[in-house]
Amino acid sequence: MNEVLRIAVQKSGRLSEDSLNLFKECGIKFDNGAGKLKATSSNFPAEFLFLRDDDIPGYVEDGVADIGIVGQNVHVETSKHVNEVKLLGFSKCRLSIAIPRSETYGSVKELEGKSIATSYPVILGNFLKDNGVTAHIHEISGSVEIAPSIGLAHAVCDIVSSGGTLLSNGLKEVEVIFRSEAIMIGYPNLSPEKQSIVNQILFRIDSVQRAKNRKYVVLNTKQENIALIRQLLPGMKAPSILPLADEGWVSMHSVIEEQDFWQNIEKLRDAGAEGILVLPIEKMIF
Ligand SMILES: Nc1ncnc2c1ncn2[C@@H]1O[C@H](COP(=O)(O)OP(=O)(O)OP(=O)(O)O)[C@@H](O)[C@H]1O
Ligand SMILES: O=P(O)(O)OC[C@H]1O[C@H](OP(=O)(O)OP(=O)(O)O)[C@H](O)[C@@H]1O
Ligand SMILES: [Mg+2]
Repeated sequence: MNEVLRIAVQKSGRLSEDSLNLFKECGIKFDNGAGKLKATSSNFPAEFLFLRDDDIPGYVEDGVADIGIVGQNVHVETSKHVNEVKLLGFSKCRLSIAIPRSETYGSVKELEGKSIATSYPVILGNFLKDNGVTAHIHEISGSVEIAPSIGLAHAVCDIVSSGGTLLSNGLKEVEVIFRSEAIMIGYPNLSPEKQSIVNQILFRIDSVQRAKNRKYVVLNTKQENIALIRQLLPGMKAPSILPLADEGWVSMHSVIEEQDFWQNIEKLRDAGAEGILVLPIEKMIF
C-alpha cells in the first residue's frame, strides 16, 4: 500500500509561515489556499492538516497526524506522549513572568501568595514548585498581558520575543522561565513506510539548513597568496583553484560558514584576495 504521511501545521499564527516554507524549500508542493484545512502534496507522499497549534500534540499522540510542528512551549505544556524529532530553529521566544513596570522586584520569593495569569499553567506551576513558591495560577487562553491592568492578576506569565507587547501594556519582564523554538514532533509508533517518508523529509531539511549557514565564495588572487588564503577559507574540503587568463593569477572557490567569512574578510583582503564574490547555496547534499 502506498502510505501518505499526515503532517500537522499551525493554520495561522507565529509558526505557520516558517513551517510551510520549510516544506516548500524541501521541494514538497501543496496548495494552502485561504480557508483550506487539508491539502495533499502533488509531488510527495504527504498530506497537510492546518490546525490550532494547541491541538497538534494531541493529534500526534493519537496518530491522527504522523508528525507536527509546534513550539517547545506548547509541546512541554501539553505533555503528550510524542517523539521529539527535530528542533527547527525558528519561532524562537521565551516564556517569562512580568509585573507592572511601577513595581519593584527583588526575587522570585516576592511572587509568594500573588496571582499570575497565564496560558501555561504546567510550565509555570513547575517553575514555582522548583522555587518553593506558592502562587495562584489564573489560567486564561489569550490576551494575557492585559490581566494586571484590569485587576485580574498581579503578574503574568506569557510569551516574549521583542518585548514590545509587555512594553505597550506597562509591564516589565522579571523572570525568564522557559526558552522555546519550533520543534517537529512525531507519533511514536510509525509504520516502517511512514518512518521512511519522515527520514526523507529530515534528509531534505538537513540539506536546506546546511546550505543556509554556508556561502559559496569565489575570489581572485596571485598564485603566491594561495597558501595564506587557504588558511583563511576553511572549506568543505580543499578549495578549487582555477588558472585565470592573466599569467600568475588564479581564481579560488570554496564553501564556507558565513560567520567565518565575515570574521576573515579584512584578513582575506590583506592576504591579497580581490574581486570577492559571496553566493547563496540552495541545497547542500553530503
Ligand atoms: N512573538 C513571538 N515571536 C516568536 N515566536 C513566537 C511569538 N509568539 C509566539 N511564538 C511561538 O509560536 C507559537 C504560536 O504562537 P501564536 O501566537 O501563533 O499561537 P496561538 O495564538 O496560540 O495560535 P493558534 O490560533 O494556532 O492557537 C507559540 O506557541 C510560540 O512557540
Ligand atoms: O514580545 P513580542 O515581540 O511583543 O511578542 C510577544 C507576543 O507575541 C505573541 O502574541 P501574538 O502577537 O502572536 O498574538 P496572539 O496573542 O493573538 O497569539 C505572544 O502571545 C505575545 O503576546
Ligand atoms: Mg494556540
